[in-house]
Amino acid sequence: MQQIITKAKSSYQEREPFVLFAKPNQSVLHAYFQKDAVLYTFENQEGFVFSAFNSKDSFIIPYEKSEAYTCEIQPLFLDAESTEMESFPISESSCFERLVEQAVQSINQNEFSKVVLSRKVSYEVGVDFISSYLQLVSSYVSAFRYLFYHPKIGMWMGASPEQLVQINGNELQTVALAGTQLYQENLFWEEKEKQEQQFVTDYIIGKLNPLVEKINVSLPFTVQAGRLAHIKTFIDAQLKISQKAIEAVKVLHPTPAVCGLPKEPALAFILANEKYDRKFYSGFLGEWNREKSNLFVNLRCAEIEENSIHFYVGCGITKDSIPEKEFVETENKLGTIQRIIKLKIKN
Ligand SMILES: C=C(O[C@@H]1C=C(C(=O)O)C=C[C@H]1O)C(=O)O
Repeated sequence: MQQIITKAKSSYQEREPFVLFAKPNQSVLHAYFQKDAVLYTFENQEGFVFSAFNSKDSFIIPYEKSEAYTCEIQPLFLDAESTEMESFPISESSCFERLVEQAVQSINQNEFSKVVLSRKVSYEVGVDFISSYLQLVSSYVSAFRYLFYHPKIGMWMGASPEQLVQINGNELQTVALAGTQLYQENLFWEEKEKQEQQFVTDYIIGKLNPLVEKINVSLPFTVQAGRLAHIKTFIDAQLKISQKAIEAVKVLHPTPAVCGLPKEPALAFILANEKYDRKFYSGFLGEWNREKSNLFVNLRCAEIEENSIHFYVGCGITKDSIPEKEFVETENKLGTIQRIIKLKIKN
């Protein structure tokens, strides 16, 4: 593990691309160190994909241009350099709440039935990315935990609770995830949350139907993601022989779990009103192979710069949304990623 960490630090200093990741519920750390600094566009070649929300910016660290390493994750392995923790101040709510109100008005005028609105929350601090990532890896074992760096993209880190798609030969598996509350025993889901999650399930089934032979859908159930709980449904299908796996990715992204329904007016609302570029937040990332691929939605993530950090969090808005409650939901999601951040020691 020390070797991978040392190599990640030197790659960052040398401005060379790399990715570290651990799959959900696995204790193996994977690393790819790209041998050049080219920004490769994703064109179905094998590698680690990193794709923006906007679908146009889709990049890859190709396996054939990289050195691969794996190691067992040592429990609570923390970097030797000590770090300082700070709690992040609560951010301003009125702007986001106004945006939610505006979205509810558009829903009431039948422009769309759901839109996922997000916030970008920035702080001027120097982040110790290695210690933060190690903390993230040991804190959120059930998530897809990654640290990505490319000199032409920047550094991103996250713990995603949401699979975009897993493809094994022609077997395809995806999930519909939505609804959020703080995790507790015997929790209860309101109609609004159940309906929101059902929207996502129905949309995914509709999109996949033309590409697959048969489709199996589980009953919705509660899953835990850090301190949060969501509603999840498993969707399994068999790709038709003639269908390429990449086509399934194209129809699935962005799902209504990160964009809205119907997709086009919801997307137009996001682009016109969020007032910042989501970049890679709510895009997708992960391993892409000819036979076996495993992609996740880039949620609970942060963009790390030399002396600042930007957190990105969102939530689904429907006709029954209450702006103050939606703001609290984004604060809870923010906590997931803020909690593991460690700062650089000031000299
Ligand atoms: C958009 C995010 O999360 C998504 C939205 C959810 C919701 O609206 O309840 C729940 C899980 C995710 O599908 C995020 O974490 O930023």
